[in-house]
Amino acid sequence: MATPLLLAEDVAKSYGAVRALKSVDLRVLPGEAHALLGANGAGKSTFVKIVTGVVGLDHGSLSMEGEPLRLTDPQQGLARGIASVFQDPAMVPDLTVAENLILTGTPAAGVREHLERMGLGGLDLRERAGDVPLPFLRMLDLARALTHQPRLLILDEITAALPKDLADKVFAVVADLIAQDRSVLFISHRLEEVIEHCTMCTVFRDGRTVASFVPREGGEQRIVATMLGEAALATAERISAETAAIGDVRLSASGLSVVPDAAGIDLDVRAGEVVGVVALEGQGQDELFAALSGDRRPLAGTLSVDGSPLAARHPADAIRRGVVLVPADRVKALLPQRPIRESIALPLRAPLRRWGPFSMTTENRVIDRVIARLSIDTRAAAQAKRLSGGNQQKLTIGRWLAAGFRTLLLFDPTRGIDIGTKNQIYELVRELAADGAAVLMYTSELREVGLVCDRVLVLYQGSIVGEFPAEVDEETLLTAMHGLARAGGEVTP
Ligand SMILES: Nc1ncnc2c1ncn2[C@@H]1O[C@H](COP(=O)(O)OP(=O)(O)OP(=O)(O)O)[C@@H](O)[C@H]1O
Repeated sequence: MATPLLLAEDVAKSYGAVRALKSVDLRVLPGEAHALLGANGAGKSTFVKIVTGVVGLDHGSLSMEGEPLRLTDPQQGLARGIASVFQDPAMVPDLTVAENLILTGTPAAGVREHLERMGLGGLDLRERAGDVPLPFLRMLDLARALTHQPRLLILDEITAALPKDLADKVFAVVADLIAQDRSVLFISHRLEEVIEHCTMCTVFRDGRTVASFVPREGGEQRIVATMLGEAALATAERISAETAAIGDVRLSASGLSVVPDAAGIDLDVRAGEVVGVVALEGQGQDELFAALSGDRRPLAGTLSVDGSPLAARHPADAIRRGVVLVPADRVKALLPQRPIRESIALPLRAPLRRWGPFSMTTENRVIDRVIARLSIDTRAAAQAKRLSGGNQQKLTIGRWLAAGFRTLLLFDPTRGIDIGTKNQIYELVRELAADGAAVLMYTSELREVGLVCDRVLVLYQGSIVGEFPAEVDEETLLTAMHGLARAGGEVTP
């Protein structure tokens, strides 16, 4: 058998009282796209941090091409040929991308070259990192990692929140590396991607390795059963909660222009319905949700909530009218240094009107309910930033469940969330709609349209170019997302 590129044996790691890894083994061969799978909190990111030298291990051993691997900082990892792209790219938001690259000692020319190879030569490195949408930051981070010519490239949920066009570019990079006998350790909660692009997978459950197998053999069912063990859930099916009676228009936009030179957007979201929004990256989805949630003034057009105009200057103006946003950037939404209960309690304490069926009296009871409802892993509850990525994402949803709302704007709500919890979130969204909420949900995962939405709008260059029923097939959606079927939408009233 070939010498493994990376071999981990009986690796354990605790953070204080939290046993993040109890005993994991992993064998990555040269020229392999190897998926690392597991439910939220299973220990995947912790393992990656150990392999890249960000944190040390307590027990066990690592080796690379037969030589012991004992890293005490990420620079040593890079020197050994291990580069990584993490879930949340660490860039200083007030500096330009180029300045950020200088901070990490990365030559901008190399980054530019890799961006061009990926067809992203148009990205401007002089932009403030804080103004670059998260998907492009991830692609920049990938280009940065590639400048190190890694033998092992670790991609920790890079595709979470990446629309199809950018995800495809990532897979082209993976294929290219494999062809050069380099290896990729790929973490993703999108199992179709794993089945399509990875030749091997290893599953962690509760800090232990439970199995390694070829993902195509047994498919999604086998992966889910291995990941979740006894608690195995059937793979996602359309949530069958009774469809709510569609009620009055809750949120309405008329002639709304959010990017320059685009035709105005007209849309209505009614009580009881879940309206999906899909788009390739950079088609105005960030701006649309920012405008609807009061975080940014539209360039033109008007908004109304429950029939009366809303001219929000600040998200608080929208929140007061019952319109709340679960944003793409969870760090913005949470209090990273504070206990997780405070993140949930924050909107409860704000002097806002309470809405809907979730307004309860005692804060603690509400918080406990939210934690249970979303199965938030509270082992590291002392600081929200210590939660695993998926559990942080659940927290961003949980805070609004506690406070209540009438219109819910969800921006890629299941990013980084494991398949078991994804199903719970789909159910929750349907239940909220059945209780009379109006929901507008942008998703980068097209199959979610069929799983949770009643209808879907396609955004292209800042305009809505199509509207389809939820049963639409992915090919039709993709065609519209590329702006190729301007009048092709079957419009449902
Ligand atoms: N700095 C830290 N301090 C305390 N606990 C931590 C810290 N970092 C991670 N943990 C805990 O270790 C456990 C494993 O987390 P890890 O991030 O490795 O999971 P994961 O498999 O990557 O999950 P996800 O799919 O949600 O990203 C979790 O319970 C997490 O809260």
